[in-house]
Amino acid sequence: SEFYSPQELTDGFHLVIDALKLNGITTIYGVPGIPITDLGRMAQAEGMRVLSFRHEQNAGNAAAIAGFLTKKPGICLTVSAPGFLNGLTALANATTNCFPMILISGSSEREIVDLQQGDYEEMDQLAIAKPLCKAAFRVLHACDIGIGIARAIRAAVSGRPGGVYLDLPAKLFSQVMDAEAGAKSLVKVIDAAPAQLPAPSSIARALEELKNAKRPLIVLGKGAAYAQADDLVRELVERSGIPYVPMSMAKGLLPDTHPLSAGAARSTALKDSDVVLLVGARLNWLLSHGKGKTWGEPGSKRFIQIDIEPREMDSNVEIVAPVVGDIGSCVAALLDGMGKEWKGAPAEWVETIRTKREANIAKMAPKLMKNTAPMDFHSALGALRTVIKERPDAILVNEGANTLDLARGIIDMYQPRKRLDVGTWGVMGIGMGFAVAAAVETGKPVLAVEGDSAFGFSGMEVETICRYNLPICIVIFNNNGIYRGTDTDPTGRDPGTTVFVPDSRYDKMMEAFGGAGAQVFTPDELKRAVETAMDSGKPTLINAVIDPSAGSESGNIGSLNPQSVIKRK
Ligand SMILES: Cc1ncc(Cc2csc(CCOP(=O)(O)OP(=O)(O)O)c2C)c(N)n1
Ligand SMILES: [Mg+2]
Repeated sequence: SEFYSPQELTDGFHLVIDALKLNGITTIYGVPGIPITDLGRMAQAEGMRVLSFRHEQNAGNAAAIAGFLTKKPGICLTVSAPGFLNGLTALANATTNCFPMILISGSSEREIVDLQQGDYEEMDQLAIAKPLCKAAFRVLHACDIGIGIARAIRAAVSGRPGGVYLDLPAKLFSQVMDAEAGAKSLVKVIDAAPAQLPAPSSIARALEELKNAKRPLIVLGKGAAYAQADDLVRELVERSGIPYVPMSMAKGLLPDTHPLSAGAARSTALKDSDVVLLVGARLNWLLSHGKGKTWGEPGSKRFIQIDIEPREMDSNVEIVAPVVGDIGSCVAALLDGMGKEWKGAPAEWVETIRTKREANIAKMAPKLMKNTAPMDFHSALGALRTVIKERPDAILVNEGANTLDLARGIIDMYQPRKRLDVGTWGVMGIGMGFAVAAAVETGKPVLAVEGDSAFGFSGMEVETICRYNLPICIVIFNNNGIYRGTDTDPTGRDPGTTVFVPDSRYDKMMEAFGGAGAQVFTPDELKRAVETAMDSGKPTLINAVIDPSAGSESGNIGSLNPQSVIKRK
């Protein structure tokens, strides 16, 4: 017969599936097509969850955030060339954000690619992927699949996590080999992300700095969320008594309502602190590179930095106490060194932060209470703030400009790894991929709060969400455009470059695929519609009508825009 018994022979298809399953990987996010359609079907038949998307970028973003949430590499599976290219943005974004994922793409045979003979979807994918990811490998022989998958897993999660590319040429899948030898060629990765302990001298140096600090501050980065050392991080804040600022995806490591939270007093905390302990937070653009007026007087700061990547130190400003290692090991060592008698941060400083925080919250409060139409960002977010407070285990996905920047400060988070957003690159389009993986990996309800432009980058996945019947409630802040809905074309010929069809009904898109849709005009209507959606567990899209004039250009980062000094008349 044309088939062999699995006792005698195995092949590339089965070796890839067996290698992934052997390493506890149970889910694949992808888009089918030549040469990987059957791989997906066979993986599904062998009990793996295989979720097919409408665009590879969204499958890649799902794989990336699955990695962030589980600490196991998320798997994105694509066809060659165009499918591979569509996955690259997610691979590069994962690498920039330190999310562990593996982009597995089918590819053309080397002999044809290297002779540039014009194969179907021919491209030298490995060469193209290399600069955009942490590591890239190609496998040509079935007996190397085990090692190839093992190397990809270890590269993705060890040290600083990131994106890995694994190139599998079409002919590899149908290559057969002896079944027993095949089984022996598989590798179960031992200790894929080994603990990396800090040098005791680095701990002593860091504690000396903290002990002498008059106005200490802790900054928690998304690395601290990824580490899943939640109790240690909480103990570090509470035992040291040092106020902390959580970066966006670190919110919820301690509840945002925590007495030592300085999130609502961020500018005072950054400007007036004297010693700053960075925990899994890079001094990049999100922290003004550690210099300038954000950080007060030049040279007034002494930075302690915990990071697993030694080369991160001194990237922007001098680090007086580098602590290199994984966050769990480093925080545990700091706590050991602190002992039980640590006197805590100076009371006056803690009080300064507390009063500033309370004042800022009080100033914001009235804006969140307005219950009129049309909504603006503050009044709509005031409603969602209450929903998350009442449903703390829901996962919040968030992207946009005003929709993102204002939600970050207005919606408090109460548990770790519950806020998933655009991260280090500020990339639009992560929304639906993140929402699908958050629902699939955690089983928790997902609330995706989307700018209308941001949603548009991945909006076709509402069909994917309906097809898998996922508990995702999408709220679109529909202000008719990017930043605002009011731009016009001075020549009068076209719509303005940043506006959309006015008063569009995104909710009808969800209904087109069997999901629930609603349009709301007031915060009360919005709150009730979200509660109905989250109680139902059904895919829902709520079109929240926002005043088109309410937003500001580029949200909080308009200053990054170049300005022209030439005014043509
Ligand atoms: C892949 C990519 N392409 C473009 C951009 C530039 C951008 C940043 S924010 C944004 C959308 C803002 O409009 P939205 O309606 O979502 O939000 P709102 O302010 O509430 O109206 C764009 C297009 C980015 N960051 N990434
Ligand atoms: Mg908008």
